Amino acid sequence: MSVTGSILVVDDDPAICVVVGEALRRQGHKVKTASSIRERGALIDSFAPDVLITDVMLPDGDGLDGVADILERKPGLSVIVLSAQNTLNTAIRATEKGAFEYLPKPFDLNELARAVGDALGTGKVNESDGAEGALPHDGLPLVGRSPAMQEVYRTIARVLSNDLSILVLGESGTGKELVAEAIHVLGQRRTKPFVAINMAAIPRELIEAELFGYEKGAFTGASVRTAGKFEQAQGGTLFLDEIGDMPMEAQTRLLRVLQSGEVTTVGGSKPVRVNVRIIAATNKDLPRLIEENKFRQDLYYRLNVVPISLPALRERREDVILLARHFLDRAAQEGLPRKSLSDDAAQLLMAYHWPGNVRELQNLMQRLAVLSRENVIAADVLRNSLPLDMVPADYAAPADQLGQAVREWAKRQLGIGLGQPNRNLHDDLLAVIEPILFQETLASVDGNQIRAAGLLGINRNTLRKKLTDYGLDPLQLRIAD
Ligand SMILES: Nc1ncnc2c1ncn2[C@@H]1O[C@H](COP(=O)(O)OP(=O)(O)OP(=O)(O)O)[C@@H](O)[C@H]1O
Repeated sequence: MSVTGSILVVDDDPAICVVVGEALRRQGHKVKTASSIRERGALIDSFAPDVLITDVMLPDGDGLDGVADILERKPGLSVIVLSAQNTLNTAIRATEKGAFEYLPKPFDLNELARAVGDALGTGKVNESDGAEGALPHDGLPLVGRSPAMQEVYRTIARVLSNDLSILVLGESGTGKELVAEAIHVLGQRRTKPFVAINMAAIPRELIEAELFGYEKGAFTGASVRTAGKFEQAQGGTLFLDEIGDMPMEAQTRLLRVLQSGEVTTVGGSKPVRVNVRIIAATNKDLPRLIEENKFRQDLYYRLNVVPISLPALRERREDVILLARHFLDRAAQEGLPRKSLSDDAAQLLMAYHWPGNVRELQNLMQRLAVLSRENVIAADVLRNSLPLDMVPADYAAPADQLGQAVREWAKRQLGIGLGQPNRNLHDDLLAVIEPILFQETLASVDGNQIRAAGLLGINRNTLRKKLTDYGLDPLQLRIAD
């Protein structure tokens, strides 16, 4: 049987409080709701909840401010943070304040129920221990709000206050090095060096000398003792890129260093103690390399303590436009002409396959910032910059597709209706397209009718009436913001 408890839900949107409250009550929890930081404070004392579920943007301030104080007063409380801001920054702040879990909006009710169950079942786990001091949150480089990136942010936030080895996996150009840098810059070792070495970029016979250093005279051309990357990274982070390309002999030596915490230079005999955090990355299938005897299994286990998988850009298309605009903004900040994307160009970017992932998108945006003559980048200019065979053959601008669909629909209806002088064609068409438009708009603002009405440019009451007329229940559309 699952554990039940008392839960305080804090959100200024009554719809969230109702939906979440009802769902939790159905599972046997005692639930109270609040809509502001002030009400939250009062209920924490009078209701004494086991779990606090709180939004970040509240009418009287930032819902994360004060969480650390609450936890100091109520050490047994578990805090689950909900946020529509969905950035790495929010995930890290929530974790730093001692939140048990962070759920980006729109969230799934089952996921919330699971988080509540975990909080009640396992007792409080304070992830913030050791993550002291102000972190440099501004200007965080990782862009993306897709669920897959949210998962990445949550994992990053969890490894900042420890030294666990990380293995970052993903195709080339997905941002593996950027993730490694973010972990270093935001973690406890940020005042010490971040040193990167790419196994695929160094001749095989030089890898050991590069990693571990060498003594004077160790080989032809070794004219002075040279520290390796391990020593250079002392106290900081060593990023081992393309680890799947490391030769077997170097792997054996690396494993020995990781086990002993000591490095011996090539040609040297006196070991030097090193204290570095290891972050490795690869776009190769390491388990397959292990089967083929090209990668050591024991080294794999040593490196893969916390895996972070970066999905290919084509698997998180919702991030494409955000990233494209980010790169255009950056180009403008660097002094290039400020460019924006036409709607059709944006749609084409979303349809493209992105074999080179974020790096390819970044290069393309930089190129267009320089080369495009117009301030608004049009779809045909973009199409000329993309490899033809990669643009889906049936791609047509969405507005053209819609116009074509309406034309065919009208022709068919007029054909069917020949001889009937009175038809409600106009209403019939609206009944086809309006429900879709309303559902999509509401989903994009997490069910918030005021914001949906604003986007649609119609009155909220009109929207509500039309939803009722079409038999659409707004509460079932999506959890509200
Ligand atoms: N989420 C992101 N937000 C902003 N910029 C990103 C993001 N992901 C990647 N980039 C940018 O894309 C480029 C490629 O990223 P990065 O070098 O980290 O990829 P990688 O996976 O390490 O590639 P490789 O496997 O080829 O070494 C970099 O310039 C990086 O700054």
